[in-house]
Amino acid sequence: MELISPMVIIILGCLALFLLLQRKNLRRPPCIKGWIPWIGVGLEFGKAPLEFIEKARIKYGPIFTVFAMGNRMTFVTEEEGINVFLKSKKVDFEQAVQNLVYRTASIPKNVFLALHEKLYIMLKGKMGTVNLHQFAGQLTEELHEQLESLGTHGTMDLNNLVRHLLYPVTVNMLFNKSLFPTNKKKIKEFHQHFQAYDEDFEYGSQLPESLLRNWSKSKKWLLELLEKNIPNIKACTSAKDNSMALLQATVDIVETVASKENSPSYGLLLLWASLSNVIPVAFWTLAYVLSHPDVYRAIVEGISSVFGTAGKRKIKVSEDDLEKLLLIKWCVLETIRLRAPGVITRKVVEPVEILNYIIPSGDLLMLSPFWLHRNPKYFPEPELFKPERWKKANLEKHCFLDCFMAFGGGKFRCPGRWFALLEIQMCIILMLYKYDCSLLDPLPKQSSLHLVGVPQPEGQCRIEYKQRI
Ligand code: HEM
Repeated sequence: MELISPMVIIILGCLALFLLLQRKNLRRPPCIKGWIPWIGVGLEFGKAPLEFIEKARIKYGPIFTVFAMGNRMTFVTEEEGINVFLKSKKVDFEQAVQNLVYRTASIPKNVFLALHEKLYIMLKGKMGTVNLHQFAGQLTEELHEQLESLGTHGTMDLNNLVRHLLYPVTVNMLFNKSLFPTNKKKIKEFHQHFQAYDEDFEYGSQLPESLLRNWSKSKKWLLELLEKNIPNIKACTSAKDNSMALLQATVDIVETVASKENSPSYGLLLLWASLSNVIPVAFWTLAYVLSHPDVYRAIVEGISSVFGTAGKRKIKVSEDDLEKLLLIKWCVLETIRLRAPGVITRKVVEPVEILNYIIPSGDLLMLSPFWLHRNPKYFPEPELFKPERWKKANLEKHCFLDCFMAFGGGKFRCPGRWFALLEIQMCIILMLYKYDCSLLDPLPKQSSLHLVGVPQPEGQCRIEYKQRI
């Protein structure tokens, strides 16, 4: 018998290996990778990421990978992928966000991993539904104080008006009264620096600080503000000064497990988490309500039936009152559905199978609440603002509608969601109780530049307000 030459064996071996790799690749989801090494389709993706994702879903189906800036991002859009995203032990939240946390708040990865779960449990407890009643009184007072400064009438950009109300209210509620500046010049600086930090947060999470000088300056300004105030925050133990003392509890944990130097960084992260979504959601809710006259009328009638018609009294809003004003809660939730974060993310830590594809470890698994909320299978007539669709949700049991993912999901779902809903409802009630409002501009489009968090409006939208008498 003739022996097979070593050359043939090598060729056959290579062929087998090639077929095996091909087979493996075939089992991976379709990958949109462009032709530029490392950058991949980063430039096209970065221009309008939300649109890119939807076009890719239509072209490639329910699961696909986008290669951009050295990252493989695999998007899931249907049930099977969503279940894996939310429940599988092969995907991980902490691994997915540790780089972002390092770049945006200078928290070293080892510190983040050592502290994350402890801090999450504390935040979830303090802002959970059981403790919510503790916020109501102070929230009403803080909001009245800020509304006072709006005077009897005026015209303003709605986004600025919401910032003017909710920056100090949120900081005073969750941090400490001493943190938010009180003189005009410093308040202006806070607005400028927080806005700059928030606006480029997503770039800051990916690019070196040396390329983002203004962003880096604002980050430093905010860190210094926190650093200066942490001794005051630590000294404040009185429940009257700040019943929840969220930052104080955070600092306690950080200093016990890691070190003092990390406290301002955690303060910055908490500041960003507590303001970056609440402000645009309050903006969009007011804008949606005011541009739907029937809804606006029904809300004002509801408020009058609970608190009377005049707008001058400093009303107190209890949890019972909120139950009577369910339409406002539906409007907030419907707004969040329509203006949900572009993506949430997990890291694949072990190869995982979805829809007969294998997603390799190292991939970022991405889910887009924004697009999920536009799937007519889950939300009929998805583009319409229909607060009444929330009638079906069991809100008494604190359940949202199926596939509502604006607060994330699984083990590390947003711990501030109940506080956020309460704050925004109260803000709408007090604003519409006190003032007759109208929009002077049409409802703006949303900016399509960012994927992280609730989208901002594109361009201005002015509101005119007059005290009700
Ligand atoms: C309407 C307003 C808000 C929206 C839409 C929102 C949305 C989200 C989302 C999507 C996540 C990621 C969850 C995941 O990946 O599964 C998150 C995380 C988080 N949110 Fe919110 N959020 C809001 C308000 C707040 C507020 C008021 C706070 C107060 C401090 C807060 C604190 C946090 C924190 C600390 C995390 C990180 C949790 C972790 O590290 O495990 N959020 N939020």
